[in-house]
Amino acid sequence: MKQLVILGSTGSIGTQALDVVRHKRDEFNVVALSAHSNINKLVEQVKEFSPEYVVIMNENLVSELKDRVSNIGTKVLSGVEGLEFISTLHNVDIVLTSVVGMIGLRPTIAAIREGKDIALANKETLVVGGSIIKDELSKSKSRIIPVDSEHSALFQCLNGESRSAVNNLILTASGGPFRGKKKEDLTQVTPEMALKHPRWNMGRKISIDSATLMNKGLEVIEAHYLFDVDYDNIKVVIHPQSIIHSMVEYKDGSIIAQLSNTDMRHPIQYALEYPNRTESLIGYLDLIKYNTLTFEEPDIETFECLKLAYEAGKVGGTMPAVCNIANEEAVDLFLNNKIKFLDIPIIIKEAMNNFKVKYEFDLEYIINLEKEVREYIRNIIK
Ligand SMILES: NC(=O)C1=CN([C@@H]2O[C@H](COP(=O)(O)OP(=O)(O)OC[C@H]3O[C@@H](n4cnc5c(N)ncnc54)[C@H](OP(=O)(O)O)[C@@H]3O)[C@@H](O)[C@H]2O)C=CC1
Ligand SMILES: CC(=O)[C@@H](O)[C@H](O)COP(=O)(O)O
Ligand SMILES: [Mn+2]
Repeated sequence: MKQLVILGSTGSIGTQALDVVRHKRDEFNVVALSAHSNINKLVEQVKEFSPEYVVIMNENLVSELKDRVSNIGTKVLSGVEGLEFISTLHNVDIVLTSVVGMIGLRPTIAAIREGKDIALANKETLVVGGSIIKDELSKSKSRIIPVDSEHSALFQCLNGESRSAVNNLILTASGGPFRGKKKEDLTQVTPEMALKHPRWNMGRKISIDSATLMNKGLEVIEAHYLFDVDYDNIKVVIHPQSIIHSMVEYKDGSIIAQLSNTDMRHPIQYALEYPNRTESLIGYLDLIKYNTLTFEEPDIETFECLKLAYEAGKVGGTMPAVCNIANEEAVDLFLNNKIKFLDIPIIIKEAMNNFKVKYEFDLEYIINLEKEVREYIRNIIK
């Protein structure tokens, strides 16, 4: 039985992961869960899965949560220290990182230092701290098994193959809700419009990232750190059906693709069960139904965020972190109606131009950088 911790159990990935566990009770035991503020959902999960610990980030909710779970015996913690504590418990085998944003960085590093396997959904963590995480991994027995659908696909397509035989990684992108639009069509976009993803039902932040194509940009950087492939050999292709989750093109001209229904429970199950494969929760793909799979070039002039992420990745050092932090702040501002949709790449570009790149840095440096970049952006939009 694998002993499992879920960071961000009340979100889109977290709840789907618990659905996998619900159907695979003989494979997993839930040791700890965490949420930011969704106390009702968390209490429901505690009642169903009886974890030893829960973490609630919002400190104002700690005493209410304690009252509500005291009869079950679950202990309540708070803060990022709480996330680090549950990620390093001695009896834990695997930590699913499904919080949103770079808050995942510290618990992920703590878990790697204790030799835990990481099922990684939280891509921002790898984008801001890719080199730190790789360094920690080199000193640990931990493995990262990707949950992000594209990276799960790449991981599966690379299985057993020699890395030197790879020509290109090809990430597929749905194109988001504004595929085919030009900048002049996007001046009046509201958060509600941008949140309507055509294929996936996801959290708010990643849905906006998909609409700007920053999600794909973050995924390019994520792929670079996960698979050690140069940016020139990581391509993006728009595939509106979201059935092929990504592909690897080999030097001999073969392309190996991973296909499955558009349901995150597949890559979640794959990561949690790895290296085993058991019966699907999501049904088998009906190839006749999806008899037309199409591909297009991404429009990086309209969806500039993808271009900016490639630039940040190629510059390296702290630039991917600046790009990600600026994006997190800009998406927050957009969701709160403080800036327009088309301001998102402008703000990111400003931040990338303003912050000097550093090539030697540690975790503390990244944590301070977050404060500085967020403050810089709040000042420019005043
Ligand atoms: N959803 C998807 O299909 C996919 C998501 N991902 C990645 O997975 C991660 C999670 O995405 P998703 O599940 O959609 O996001 P959601 O917004 O649905 O869920 C986020 C989770 O993190 C918690 N949380 C939010 N803010 C904080 C914080 N500051 N500190 C600690 N916990 C916090 C939330 O708690 P609460 O509910 O209380 O707010 C919730 O449990 C993201 O990095 C995303 O890019 C990757 C591929 C696909
Ligand atoms: C499900 C998943 O992995 C998301 O990251 C998804 O890929 C988002 O869709 P886009 O391809 O539109 O970014
Ligand atoms: Mn993805």
